This record gives sequence, structure tokens and C-alpha cells, in this order.
Amino acid sequence: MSTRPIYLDCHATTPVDERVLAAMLPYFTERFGNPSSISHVYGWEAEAAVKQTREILATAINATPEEIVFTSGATEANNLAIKGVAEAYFQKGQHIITVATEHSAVLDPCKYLKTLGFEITILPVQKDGLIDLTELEKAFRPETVLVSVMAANNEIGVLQPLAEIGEMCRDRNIIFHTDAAQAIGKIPLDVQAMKIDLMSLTAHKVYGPKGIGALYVRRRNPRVQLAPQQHGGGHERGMRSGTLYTPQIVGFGKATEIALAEQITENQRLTQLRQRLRSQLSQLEGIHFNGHPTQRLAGNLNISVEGVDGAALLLGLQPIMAVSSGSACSSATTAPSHVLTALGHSEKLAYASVRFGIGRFNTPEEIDIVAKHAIATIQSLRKQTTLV
Ligand SMILES: Cc1ncc(COP(=O)(O)O)c(C=O)c1O
Ligand code: FES
Repeated sequence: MSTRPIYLDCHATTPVDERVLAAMLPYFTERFGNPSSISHVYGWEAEAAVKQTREILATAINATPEEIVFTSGATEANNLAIKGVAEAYFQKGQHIITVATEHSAVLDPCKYLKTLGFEITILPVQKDGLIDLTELEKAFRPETVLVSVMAANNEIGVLQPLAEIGEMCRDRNIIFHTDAAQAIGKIPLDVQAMKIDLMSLTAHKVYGPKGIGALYVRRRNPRVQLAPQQHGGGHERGMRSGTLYTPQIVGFGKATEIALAEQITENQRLTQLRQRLRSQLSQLEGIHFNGHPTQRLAGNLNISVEGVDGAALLLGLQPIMAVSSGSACSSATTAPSHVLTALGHSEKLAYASVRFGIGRFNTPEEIDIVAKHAIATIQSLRKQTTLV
């Protein structure tokens, strides 16, 4: 058995699937052309590959290929969506609505806009992590230009009611953006049925490469205006200049194609693995399972553990499993997860939390090892605290 810990942090990132890597490789070497070169075959073959990914992504979310704008990931897509709308619709209004449990790549652009004079409403969530639609209803103002609500939460896996939110926004002529970084390939997404105007995507949560993502920008009924946030050669119809990174784009397409083809069976398998982990951990008293029980990503299990110190818990788990307590970027900070405190947890309980992100390459045997070790660690930490 490998001595490396079992990887269960698939919300932070996932390995590149071998099939994805194989599709990417030729685009680093023999098919290295610039997709913007229109006068030779090197450019044409790169352009054809980029076009293919546009088509795959468009099909995945029921959009058209022209509505896909490639970016360096979901962080950039969120920034482009939020700041791009704020700037383009400045005359119309300066009020934005978002949610307390959003990723920092949504909350921070909003905070930045606040320094420029925008008003931001941050909706709370209910105990299960879902927003209350009556709160959203109350938050709308005549000057609201954008609502940004994520599709799937990166910590607790909760799926927000996109279709209902989309309907409410469309009725009021307000642009609806969703950060679908954790959702693409994992749950059905349909920008028409859900009335979504902007959607951020990324490849590295679905076994594609890091550093590539996209923003879906609605072109019809209604056409969304965006102020570009990066100026230059006018790529991506002027919305995002910069030479397209063909190998990454090819990988993004292949990864999405595989995830869609396997979505139903993979979700069944992941649900079983999650249940297997959950039922073993349920033997312990004082474990909170965070997030809505059914409106959630199949591979996500997030627990808060009473009676243990958060840092000691993670340290105890580390040799056997790669997990995190919050999101990957905020595990570098000492603050408790803003998502878990938004659920109403105390800071201490929020610290003593573990996010399990189960993925394509995990097995039932690994889940049993992880459960056994987690139980033993929690029991031993609790014994130590009662001794002192
Ligand atoms: C919900 C959510 N939004 C945005 C991001 C950032 O995506 P990227 O790493 O592609 O910039 C992540 C991933 O960490 C995420 O989970
Ligand atoms: S950027 Fe991914 S968890 Fe923070």
C-alpha cells in the first residue's frame, strides 16, 4: 500500500484523468499552434480543438458555443462576471445581492466594489445551508443589477435552488450569475431552464487541468453586457484578451465530456461511498453532519465534531488522509470557516470540522480505513480532554 495519505480533498482539486492527459499531450508539441493564427494549418488545428471544447461546454450547460469565454479558472470568471456587470450597468444601478457562504472569489470582488461605492446585500443561509427565497425577495431593490448565488458549495456541498432564483431574477430584469466551479460535470446544469445569465466554470474539480476555466455569457433573451477586465488583443470577442491556452482547453473539454458521460453512475457510486463513511462516523456521539441531507453533491461529507480541538483533529488525521477543514485557500488562514459560522456554528465547533471530498479514484476500502482512523482519532482526543 502506498505510504501517501488517502486523497479525500476533491473540492480543493482533483488529479488529471489519464484520458484527459492523453488528449492534451499533442497540443503541447506537434499541434502547438496559436488558435488565432488564421493563415496556416498550425493555427487551424488549434482553433478546431478550441472550438470542440466550446461545443462540449455549451452542450453541457445548454448554451451556444459563442457564449463561452475562456478564462484562467473560476476565480477569473467570477471577477469578470461581477466587476464586468457592475461596470457595464453602472448607470442602471449599484446594488448587488450575494450569499454569506459564497467562495471568496465572489465575496472579495463584491467587497472591492463596496469600496467603489456599490451596495452589497449578503444573504444569510438557513441551518441546512440553503438560502431562504423570501429573504431574496425582500432584498431586491429597483437599483439591483446582479444576483450571484453559487450552484454547489465547496465546503458543505449544498446545492442552491438555481431555477427558482433564476425565475425571480428574470421577472425583475436582474442579471443572475452562478459560480458553478463545483457543479460542472457533477449535477445537471441548464442555463435556459434555470434562467442563468452568467456561469463560472473551472476544469480542475472534474479531473481536468488547473489554470483553465470559462464564463458563460448569455447573448440572447436578454443579451448581457460585460465590461472586459483584461484588455489586449481582443480575444474572446473582446471580453478576455490573451492567447488561448490550447492544451488546457482541450483538457477542459475532455474532462467535461467524461464527467457528463459518467455522471449518473458516478453519482450513485459516490453517494454509496458517502453513506458508507457517514454511517460509520455516526457511531460516535456529538457529530454534526453539515449541509442539507439530500440537496448536496454526492461526494461531499462535512462534519463538525464536538469536544475536540480543531487543530489537533486535523493533525491526527493527516498521516492517513488528505482532508481539509475549510476551503483550500482559507486553510492557510487561522479564521474559522465563514461557511460553517454562517450555519450558526460557534467558532470552536467550526474549527473542529472536516471536509471529506470523495472522488473518482476512491474505493470502499479507502473509505473504511479513513472511517476507522477518524473514529479512533476523535475518541482518543476526547479521552485526552476529559483527562486534563
Ligand atoms: C466555488 C468555487 N469558486 C471558485 C473557485 C476558484 O476556482 P479556480 O481555482 O478555478 O480559480 C473554487 C475552487 O477553489 C470554488 O470551489
Ligand atoms: S481557491 Fe479553491 S478553495 Fe479557495
